[in-house]
Amino acid sequence: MNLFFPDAVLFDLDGTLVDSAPDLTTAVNRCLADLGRPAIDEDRVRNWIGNGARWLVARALAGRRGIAAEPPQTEAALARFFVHYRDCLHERSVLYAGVADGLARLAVLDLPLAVVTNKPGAFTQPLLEALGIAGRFATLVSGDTLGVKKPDPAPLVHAAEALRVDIQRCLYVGDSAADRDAAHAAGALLVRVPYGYPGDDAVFAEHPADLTLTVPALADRLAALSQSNRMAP
Ligand SMILES: O=C(O)COP(=O)(O)O
Ligand SMILES: [Mg+2]
Repeated sequence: MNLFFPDAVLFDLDGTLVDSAPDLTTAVNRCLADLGRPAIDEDRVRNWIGNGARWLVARALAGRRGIAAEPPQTEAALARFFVHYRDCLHERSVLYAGVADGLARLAVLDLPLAVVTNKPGAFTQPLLEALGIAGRFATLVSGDTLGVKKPDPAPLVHAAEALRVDIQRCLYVGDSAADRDAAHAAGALLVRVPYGYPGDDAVFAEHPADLTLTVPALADRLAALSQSNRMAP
């Protein structure tokens, strides 16, 4: 798939900009401990991130990713999860390698940037601030900003409207099938990062992403495109 110089770049958060799995695991395990349940390994929790806090908690209660219906204790567990995640939000979460540098180089290209995440809004801005990148984004759309979240395309369309750009002229950088489905339903191009959370690896093995690039590699590619656009007659 050919990369074009976009009007804006939108980013997923967990698994794309930030490796938040260590702190999400702490919060999940404190929540399970409150319910008298045994702790779960971080490697398993990594597979369950990407569809928002409610799905993460429901999967933790069920002990698996694929669930037909929410376990009965989900509502109460979610309230405990929120309390605990607020306490440990940025204890061990880190930016993926090259993200700060890649965002800085995209900003030099005058590209408006936004975050579109399924993470609840109470956590999005504080986490980005703690990691020193909140100022890079003109707009943040979280899992509870609208009545729907990814894979619904509405959060991506909402971000593009806030930036006053056409979503079909945007790139969406993400790590999950929800990101890919939301991007494609909205008419945006999906750039998948080559790391991220492994829950949808099998889906991408069958239907590869449009492009796979790290954030700094994307910045390099867009800088080169901007240069050649300037040189074009
Ligand atoms: O499941 C989550 O809360 C994380 O969501 P994100 O990958 O859309 O940032
Ligand atoms: Mg993600």
